[in-house]
Amino acid sequence: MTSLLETINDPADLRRLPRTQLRALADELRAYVLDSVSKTGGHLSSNLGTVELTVALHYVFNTPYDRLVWDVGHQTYPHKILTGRRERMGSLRQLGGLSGFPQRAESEYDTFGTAHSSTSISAALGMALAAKQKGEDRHAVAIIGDGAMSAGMAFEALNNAGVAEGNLLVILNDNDMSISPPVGALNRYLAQLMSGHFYDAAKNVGKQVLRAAPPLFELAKRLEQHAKGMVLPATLFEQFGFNYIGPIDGHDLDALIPTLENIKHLKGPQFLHVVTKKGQGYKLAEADPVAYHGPGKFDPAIGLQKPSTPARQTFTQVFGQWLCDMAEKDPRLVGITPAMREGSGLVEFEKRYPGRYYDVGIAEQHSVTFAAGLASEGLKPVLAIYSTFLQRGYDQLIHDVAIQNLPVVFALDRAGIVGADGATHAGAYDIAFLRCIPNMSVACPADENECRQLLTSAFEQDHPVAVRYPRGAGAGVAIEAGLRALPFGKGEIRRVATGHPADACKGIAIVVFGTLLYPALQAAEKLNATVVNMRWAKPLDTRLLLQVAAGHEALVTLEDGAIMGGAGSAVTEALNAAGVTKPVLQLGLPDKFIEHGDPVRLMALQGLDAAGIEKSITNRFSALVMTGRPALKSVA
Ligand SMILES: Cc1ncc(C[n+]2csc(CCOP(=O)(O)OP(=O)(O)O)c2C)c(N)n1
Ligand SMILES: CC(=O)[C@@H](O)[C@H](O)COP(=O)(O)O
Ligand SMILES: [Mg+2]
Repeated sequence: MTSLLETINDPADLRRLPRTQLRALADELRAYVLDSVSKTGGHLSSNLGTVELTVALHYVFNTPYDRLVWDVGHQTYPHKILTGRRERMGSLRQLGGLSGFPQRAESEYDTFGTAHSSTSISAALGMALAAKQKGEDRHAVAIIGDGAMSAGMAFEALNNAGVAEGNLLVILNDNDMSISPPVGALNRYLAQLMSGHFYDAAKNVGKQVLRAAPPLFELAKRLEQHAKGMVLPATLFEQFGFNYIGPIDGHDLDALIPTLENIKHLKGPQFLHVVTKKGQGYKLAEADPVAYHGPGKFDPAIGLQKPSTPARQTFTQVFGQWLCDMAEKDPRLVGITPAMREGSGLVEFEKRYPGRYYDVGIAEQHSVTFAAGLASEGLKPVLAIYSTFLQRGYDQLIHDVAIQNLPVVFALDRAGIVGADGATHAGAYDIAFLRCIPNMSVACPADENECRQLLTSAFEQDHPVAVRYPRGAGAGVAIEAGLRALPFGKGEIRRVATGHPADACKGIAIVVFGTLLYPALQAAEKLNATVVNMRWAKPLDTRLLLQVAAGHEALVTLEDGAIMGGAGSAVTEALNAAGVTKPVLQLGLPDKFIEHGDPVRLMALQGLDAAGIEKSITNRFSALVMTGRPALKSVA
């Protein structure tokens, strides 16, 4: 028998359904999301929480003519399923498959690409005012979570939108969760506003707009439940210029649909506050929305299981352990995360050092300057932040940290290709955008042990240092227990090409920055090349570099970051400054965005696995590689 969901190939099909069938459709949709994500992995608890909201939005609004902009966009699997991509969900976040976030190139219903949080209101306002300017009667709807609401950019947009005349609706999807529990002074402010004035206001607003509303005592119960949540007070939004409506039950189609129908006919900026549950409808995710925020594959019948064989330590775990060990040694250490406690490995640190742990919410700009403030008073802040999310705090890094030369350690997780999350989350640019800043240093550990050692090296400095390391596990080397630092700014020769007289200027040297050291060593065995583990993109170990350049006919630079402006560029700049002319082949990430997929496969496709490195070097320096004679192929 054909399921109801199988009859929906686009929202027009949905809008043809009688309203009485929407509950059954939502139930099927939720089951489909759970089944699909359990097979592919991906974001789960946020998607389970937006099933009814998604059905109601596509039912009430004339999508894609009316625009939906999903903040972060990790919660758009129901949206993708209802907009013609149901059959492709099996390809989620795989090479050539569906993105885990909305992408304009993927569907006309994905009106704006998201993934970094808190952009939706700005984008939707742009769409609303464009429609106004073009004389189009079009709605623009931003759906933003309570976590995403904590970012300054969201308030910048609210501040602007509240006085704009466009057909803009902002929907706050308040499930009282970020990835981890939400943080911020707003919660305290909300608690104060939950009684008295706000409660009365909410009650009155409820009567005005809602027809089929949950009984008011249910509303009161929810308001009490969310005293600590992110139920932002109507007064705040009205002061911004919005007509605030809610909070309403975001799982009740009989509340959602009449409310949205009403709002469609209202003029001026509208703000609808819906209350949902992260993980709704799947008990294990309801009980632990953090664990089910972004799970791998699992059996829904039994839920997430601990891996039978202990997996190799990840760089994140190495960082988390180092942070605790260094905190024990140095009371000045404080740990900061912008809403990524689990992802950055600070769970244990928070337990052991709650007074020195700061989760500032999704507020990367603030996290950088906050760290600078701590450092200006003699503390030693370690800011754990994904490379890609540091992009949000770039001006603060220059203006508040580097110019004042404050000793902040930037622990940059997810450096390089991340894989499933795709181009928006790649940590591809940090070497390029950091090494050009005076006072900044950039360490590139080759493995987990060097990561621990270089974190200590960074922590010992009296100026800002970034230590970059990739998502997942490394080479699996033994990790020493102590807190020994590696020499600041110094690299090492890891392999010497054999068969050449020591003083001969022969063969190729591969100059590596970071974890590509290991595939480089593999390639070097085949090429009989020298391998240099530089460890630092800045300061460059120029002495070592010039020594190696003098001893070889050609150099290859290798990094898991953008070639343009990256570490390889630092090498060519240094050779040029020293008046050394040698052919240099720069290997790294090309000048294009690399889509989602398995990270190992993506790196191979970029020629950054051992075979690819060997091939690139052979193609460029064939004569050198084949015979070792000094004849150099003319360097194009
Ligand atoms: C700028 C930025 N920082 C951090 C993240 C990581 N991140 C993804 S989802 C999320 C929590 C979002 O919470 P909320 O908006 O409430 O959505 P929910 O998951 O509760 O549906 C975070 C911190 C991000 N995507 N973008
Ligand atoms: C949606 C979002 O931005 C985060 O959930 C991100 O996907 C986490 O990435 P990791 O899985 O690498 O921690
Ligand atoms: Mg939330």
